[in-house]
Amino acid sequence: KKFHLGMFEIGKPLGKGKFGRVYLAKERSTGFVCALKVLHKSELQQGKVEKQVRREIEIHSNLRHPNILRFYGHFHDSKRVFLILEFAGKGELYKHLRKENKFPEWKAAQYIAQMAAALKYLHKKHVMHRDIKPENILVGIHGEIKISDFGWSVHAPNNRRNTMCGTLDYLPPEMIKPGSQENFYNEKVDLWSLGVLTYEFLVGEAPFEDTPVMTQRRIARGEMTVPKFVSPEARDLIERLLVLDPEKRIPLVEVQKHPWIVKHCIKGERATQRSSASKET
Ligand SMILES: COc1cccc(-c2nc(Nc3cc(C)[nH]n3)cc3ccccc23)c1
Repeated sequence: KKFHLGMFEIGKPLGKGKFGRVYLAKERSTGFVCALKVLHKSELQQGKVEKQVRREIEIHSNLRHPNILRFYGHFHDSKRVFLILEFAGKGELYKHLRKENKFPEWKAAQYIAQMAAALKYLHKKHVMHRDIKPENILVGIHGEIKISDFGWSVHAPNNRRNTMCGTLDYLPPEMIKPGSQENFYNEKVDLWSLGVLTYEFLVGEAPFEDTPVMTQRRIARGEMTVPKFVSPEARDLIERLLVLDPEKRIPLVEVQKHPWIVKHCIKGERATQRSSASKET
């Protein structure tokens, strides 16, 4: 299907990302509402990120999962590249997190369960996201979360260094530690970031947050303390994800069965238990 700008009625600007602006848009013939991300080719050239955008398009256009923002297509004109994306009605997760300071355990557990499902889907396709953080997660109209930025995703394993920019908080030790291993990492990097995300949802700040130098050192040594107000089950999951050795991190299928997740997330099962109970009475 060929898309072009004339097909869309451009609505209000939703906000500005690092390399582009996002607008609410409606496809004229169907009335379908979506989000249009506009990237300026000149900015992409200056930022030396054209290759990254091409890879983001290639990877994101093949993904279909309820907790991954849908990518419907793209087109470009002489000056701009347009990405046609799913519209998530409740906007950026990190804005909600900053407003609420931290999430109650039931909400954090439901979000982490959704993230684990999305990451399991990505890893099955040998895609590692590598940039899991609240800023890259959007919230749908029913409160479901959607991973929204694939700018740093690649096919695993990756044995090339990438100059990272932005916060170091979410980087796993194997991506920042000097020495032979630094070039070989795999999708288990997303397990570490899931641990950082769990901690930040429950505590309101990242576990290794500090000055850049200290953050790197604390990550490399796995130095973090979980505050006492965090439940023992949540602490257990965080400690099983924030493990220096990538091979020893709890796998996603175990995350989904973890007591902290089961306790807050299998409402479906309890509901079916209730409904079957009512049938008995
Ligand atoms: C920097 O603030 C930004 C930047 C980009 C988008 C938003 C934003 N986005 C969406 N939904 C989206 C965005 C995409 C790509 N799909 N669905 C909804 C919002 C609602 C209120 C405020 C802001 C919103 C903010």
